[in-house]
Amino acid sequence: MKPVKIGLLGLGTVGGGTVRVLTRNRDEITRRAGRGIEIIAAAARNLDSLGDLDTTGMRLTEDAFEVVEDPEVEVIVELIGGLSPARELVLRAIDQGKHVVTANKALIAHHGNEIFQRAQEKGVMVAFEAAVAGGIPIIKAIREGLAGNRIEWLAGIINGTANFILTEMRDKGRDFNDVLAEAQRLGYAEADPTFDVEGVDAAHKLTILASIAFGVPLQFDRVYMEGITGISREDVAYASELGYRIKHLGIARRSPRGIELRVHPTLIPERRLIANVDGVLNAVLVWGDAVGPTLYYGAGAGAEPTASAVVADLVDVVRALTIDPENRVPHLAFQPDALADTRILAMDEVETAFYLRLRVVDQPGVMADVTRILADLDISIEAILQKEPDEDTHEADVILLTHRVREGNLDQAIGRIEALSSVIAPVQRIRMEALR
Ligand SMILES: NC(=O)c1ccc[n+]([C@@H]2O[C@H](COP(=O)([O-])OP(=O)(O)OC[C@H]3O[C@@H](n4cnc5c(N)ncnc54)[C@H](O)[C@@H]3O)[C@@H](O)[C@H]2O)c1
Ligand SMILES: N[C@@H](CCO)C(=O)O
Ligand code: NA
Repeated sequence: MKPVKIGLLGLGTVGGGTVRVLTRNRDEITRRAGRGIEIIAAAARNLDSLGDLDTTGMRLTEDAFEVVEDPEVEVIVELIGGLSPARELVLRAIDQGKHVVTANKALIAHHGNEIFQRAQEKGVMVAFEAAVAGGIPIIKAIREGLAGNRIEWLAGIINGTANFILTEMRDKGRDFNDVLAEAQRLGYAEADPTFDVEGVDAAHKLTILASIAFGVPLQFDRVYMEGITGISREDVAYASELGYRIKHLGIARRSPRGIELRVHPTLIPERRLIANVDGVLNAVLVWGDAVGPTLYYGAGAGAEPTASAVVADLVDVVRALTIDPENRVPHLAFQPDALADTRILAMDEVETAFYLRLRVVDQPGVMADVTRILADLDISIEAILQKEPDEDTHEADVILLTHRVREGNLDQAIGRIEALSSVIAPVQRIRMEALR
């Protein structure tokens, strides 16, 4: 049979990786897919800086719409990133009956509901395995492998750049900005790296994971988002002293009250497997009622790991070309007319334990005041770590670990603690999860 003809948008980190993997593994990929996969056209803004990338056999252009409009192209692979023109390109491709593979989590998180509806109407596939946790086949695992389960919660290290920074800060005491610059050089970071360090990228991915896990529409604007910029080396060290690691996690959990959607730094017990996932690696822990806990681990970013997922999607698309569109795996795992309108909880309704770091002037009565405020709001203390005061300033750090508390109550307690004259800086708070 004739090879399937691909149009590739973007020849950067992931686009370049995709070209290399498709070329190097051509024979095995063809044996798996049943047909060859051939890139016949590609677009990039920087055609004269493609380095040693072998683009033999591809019509090259700087106009991505030209590739989408190319009548010979059957499948579009979108690897340019961002919302526009990616949205317009993808919708245009769908309108022409072309299947789409994308690594663009921002696009799916923001416009996925619209894109999948249009794809459904046109009977085409939009595959997005590379959008979440790079090379880890997490979309496939949840959507297909766990289809028998009621998924109760999932928690993942889903931003490689943030995990790389936290790991280097802990192991080598390195400076935040130095490590971020290295992550950018290595091709891990987003075009706008604030997306990595402020939690936006993780929130995009969590939006997608929650939809396919719980069968709800994509709701990026309901995700609570906090990045790693507020985490100091002291916090990382104190957490270690207490037997915890700080990881930037995306957490989606359902309870009878609704669904929690949140990304933030989290203290987790250091003996958990996921606490030991370091560097640019990602891991996602998924808890299904039948299977129990399952853990998926691997490279979350980088050229070839991400290309691994892009090519797997291409193989899926090629294999499914002959399947009646009604019988293909649904984009969001659940049938499109069977998505639920489950409530997403506001953050002050969410319950977690907390790590609190207080900067205090060492004088009698401070701890009594703090513990009274916590007790008044029904917040019980699990552990206290009091550091030696500085000899000159008499200032000291006090670390408190609380039991689980409703976030709204904790906010009130922090307000009152910060009003004490002996507490001389804003209280640092980091949520804690047992992940059991
Ligand atoms: N880098 C990773 O590790 C990684 C991992 C998973 C997902 N992703 C996602 O993959 C996508 C691509 O990321 P990347 O790291 O390869 O980016 P990149 O910046 O390395 O490459 C982007 C490519 O798209 C081209 N491009 C941009 N705008 C264009 C336009 N309007 N018309 C034509 N070409 C255009 C650029 O010239 C470049 O070739 C993004 O959505 C990103 O979030 C990246
Ligand atoms: N910037 C992303 C790329 C993978 O999606 C990360 O660091 O995880
Ligand atoms: Na993936």
